[in-house]
Amino acid sequence: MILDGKALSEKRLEILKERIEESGLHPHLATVLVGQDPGSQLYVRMKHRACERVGIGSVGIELPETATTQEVLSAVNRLNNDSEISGILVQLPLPAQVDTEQVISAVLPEKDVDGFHPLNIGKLYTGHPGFVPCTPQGVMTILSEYGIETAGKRAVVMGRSVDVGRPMAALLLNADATVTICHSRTRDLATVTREADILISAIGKPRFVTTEMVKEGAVVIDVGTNRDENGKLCGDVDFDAVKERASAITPVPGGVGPMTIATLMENTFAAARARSCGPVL
Ligand SMILES: Nc1nc(=O)c2c([nH]1)NC[C@@H]1CN(c3ccc(C(=O)N[C@@H](CCC(=O)O)C(=O)O)cc3)C=[N+]21
Repeated sequence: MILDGKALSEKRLEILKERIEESGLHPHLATVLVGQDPGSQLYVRMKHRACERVGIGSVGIELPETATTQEVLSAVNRLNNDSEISGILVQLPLPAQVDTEQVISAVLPEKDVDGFHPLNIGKLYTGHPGFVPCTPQGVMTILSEYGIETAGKRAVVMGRSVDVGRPMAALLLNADATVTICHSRTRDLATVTREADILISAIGKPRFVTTEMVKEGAVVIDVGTNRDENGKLCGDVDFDAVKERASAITPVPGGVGPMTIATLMENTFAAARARSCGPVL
């Protein structure tokens, strides 16, 4: 079975659009983009387009490649203090001279729709409600919408990044899976990954995950967004081969990526609701 993240994201955006309309609220998302990286510009444009679709207002702050930490911080502070703004997303990566940790920590936790603020990370790890990073939350939505059980299952997460691998493992643990995290120093990787009922790859290496690394009938979720030798978008998983062995698999494009953006929209609406009527998460 192909897990169609694109179709699922369309469905959820439609539902969200109606719920926003009914709410009478006017959620707004602010994005902060530093520099001119074409990839980052594209992602930010996609986020603004999604806002438009569902009836979320959007504001795009752009700062030059040479911006200092102080300049980024003052942009974030202005957005924190702007009562029109429900959610703030600082597009990552930031240029090297900017202190990313300091910038992320400056975003008000209740506007942190990316779920990257240390308070929200702490809440996720302790199993308390808060904003959850959009990509791993999007993966959980795919699993639940397709009726894929996690309780008692062996889940193996490949990759330990702060924005995907680590929160992915925390969410699976909160959903009662038995979770293993693998990384570049893991020994005998294939032996570990072959244990997985649910295998999640978030490593950023084109077609790294081959059939020998996958148990027959496993659910395979590909979070990779890589460019191959021909500049074509591809995942971490050798899709054509692995799809024959997996019971379910996400494609790239059209899998996890669109769900990331749909989740960002859902988080922004949740932020607006929380502001208007107390905590809703
Ligand atoms: N603060 C912050 N928050 C993020 O959520 C964030 C970020 N920074 N930096 C970059 C990564 C990457 N990311 C993606 C979003 C959508 C697709 C997506 O929709 N991909 C489409 C294809 C898009 C294309 O054609 O390139 C797909 O997989 O079908 C992919 C990747 C969010 N990120």
